Amino acid sequence: MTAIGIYGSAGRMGRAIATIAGDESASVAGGADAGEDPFPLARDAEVLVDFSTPAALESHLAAAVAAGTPMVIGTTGLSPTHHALIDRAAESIAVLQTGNTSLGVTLLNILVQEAAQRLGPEWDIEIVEMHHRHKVDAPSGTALLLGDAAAKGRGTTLNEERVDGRAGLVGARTEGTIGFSSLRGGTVVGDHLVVFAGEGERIELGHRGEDRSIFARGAVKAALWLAGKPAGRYGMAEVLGL
Ligand SMILES: NC(=O)c1ccc[n+]([C@@H]2O[C@H](COP(=O)([O-])OP(=O)(O)OC[C@H]3O[C@@H](n4cnc5c(N)ncnc54)[C@H](O)[C@@H]3O)[C@@H](O)[C@H]2O)c1
Ligand SMILES: O=C(O)C1=N[C@H](C(=O)O)CCC1
Repeated sequence: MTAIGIYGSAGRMGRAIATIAGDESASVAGGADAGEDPFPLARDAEVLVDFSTPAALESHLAAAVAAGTPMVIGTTGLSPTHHALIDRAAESIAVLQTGNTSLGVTLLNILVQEAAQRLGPEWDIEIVEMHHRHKVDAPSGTALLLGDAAAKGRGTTLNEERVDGRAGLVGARTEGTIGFSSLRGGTVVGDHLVVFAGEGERIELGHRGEDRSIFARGAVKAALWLAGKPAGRYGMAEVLGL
């Protein structure tokens, strides 16, 4: 059995991962939450999962690198600086970072890239997401992941295309951009809709998370897959063989 260490162990995802680990033939080496030293856990675990907060990522990566322990990063709301830290860590340990560990969204990502490529830049792309009232980041990590896939399909990058839609659009749409709209409320686990809007017709590709266990199961699968892998950055599609 592979022993998983959980950063953010007292949170919604940390608790869901601890509950599901046994079903996937993994054990829990322990957890660390706010105010706790991340280094002992990194030494005790064979692989780490981080579902905590962006502010904690730097210390979690430092602990993982010092112990030589691979890490799955599910925390969202990451900045370009965080991504640079992840790239640096991946020079010495195996790291898998993703905004969504579910099977459904991993497949949706592939479909969105394909649709964007086949439809071309004449079709506007808008991404709508809704999450529970406690979620602090927007757009969601999944929305950004899907935006990346759509941009890749068009042969561009999201940075060139991004419209940060939290406050909604003011004025007409900017041609060629990818728009984001975020809704927050209630107990919604995670809904995403990618709208391709053309002349006189629309295509909508979406995913609705009904239970947080879909993310927890994917995170444990990713952790088991990552344990023992050489240094580098990996993705969920590789884990799930898609
Ligand atoms: N990638 C995915 O599939 C996926 C799925 C669900 C949630 N998430 C992301 O995971 C993160 C956590 O989500 P959640 O719903 O469990 O949130 P949450 O607020 O319930 O849990 C976060 C936990 O992190 C803890 N924490 C804060 N600072 C810490 C530190 N320095 N060290 C260790 N722990 C610390 C908090 O005390 C809390 O217990 C969010 O960024 C969320 O967007 C990702
Ligand atoms: O509950 C959350 O927070 C979620 N975060 C991820 C995101 O930002 O996309 C995945 C869905 C649930």
